[in-house]
Amino acid sequence: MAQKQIVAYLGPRSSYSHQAALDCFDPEAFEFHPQVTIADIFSAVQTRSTTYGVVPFENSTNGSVVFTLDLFCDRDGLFSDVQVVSEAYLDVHHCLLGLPRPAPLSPANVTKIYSHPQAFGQCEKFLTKHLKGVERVDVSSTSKAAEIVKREPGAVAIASRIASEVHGLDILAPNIEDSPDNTTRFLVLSTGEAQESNYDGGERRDKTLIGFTIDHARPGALCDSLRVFKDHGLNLTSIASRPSRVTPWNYIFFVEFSGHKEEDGVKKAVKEMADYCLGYRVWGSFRDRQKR
Ligand SMILES: O=C(O)C(=O)Cc1ccccc1
Repeated sequence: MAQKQIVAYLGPRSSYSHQAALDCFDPEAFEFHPQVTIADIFSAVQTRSTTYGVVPFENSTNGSVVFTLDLFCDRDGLFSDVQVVSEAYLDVHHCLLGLPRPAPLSPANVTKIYSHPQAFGQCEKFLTKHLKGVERVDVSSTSKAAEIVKREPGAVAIASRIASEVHGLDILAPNIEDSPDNTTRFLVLSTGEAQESNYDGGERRDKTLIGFTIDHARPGALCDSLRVFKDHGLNLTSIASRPSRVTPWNYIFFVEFSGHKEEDGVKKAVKEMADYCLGYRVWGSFRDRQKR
């Protein structure tokens, strides 16, 4: 039997990234390898120790996953071959997990709350109402939080229902997310050579992710670079920025727009945009899977 290809995700098992990876890849045909950090996923893709990597990119309630954006900044040029080849949307319903304790839940019977920083940001209302003042501890993933809480009886974790089953924890409170339509968007990474062109020239909707820097001293530099998309009839679907970490208050911008990098209009727009940028990188094109 042919060797299975590998998909790297933010582990341990039962994280939301794991669930997104299982939604994207058939377990019969792929092996799923947990990683400790999102940086490890980028490295594993770059070094070809995995064919694919699944990373959280943004959340409908809490916005950009800044750890991931910082890796896309690639300030040290470590991920030159990494490309985005696909996207996936996951409905995220958080639960408060822990070992059994007498009800009601209150700061008197919870010593600490462990979770991924994104999850804290998605459950502010519940935490303020029921667990105000309880110490919060950021850990690498929600499933890591569940793993820790299994050994720390007073503590609780914000994680998924699946994590409660995998780690043998009680659900102390279900659906604690601020917004019932809480959704996280994941990107699938791979290297160019692992992926045949995913452009079929058909009527399907594609999106492209581009990162770029501009001359901050020139008035209108950002406006000029973005106007190119308007001029070519390419709709912008997201915009984000991170500090350049070269000069304070200078930024690396990320824009996603409708269209595939192999389309003529997109090629022209990117070429024109280059005139207004100090540097840019096209991270890849992929089918737009947003539910409308
Ligand atoms: O921590 C996880 O389980 C992740 O995969 C990152 C994350 C955290 C919160 C919502 C969605 C993804």
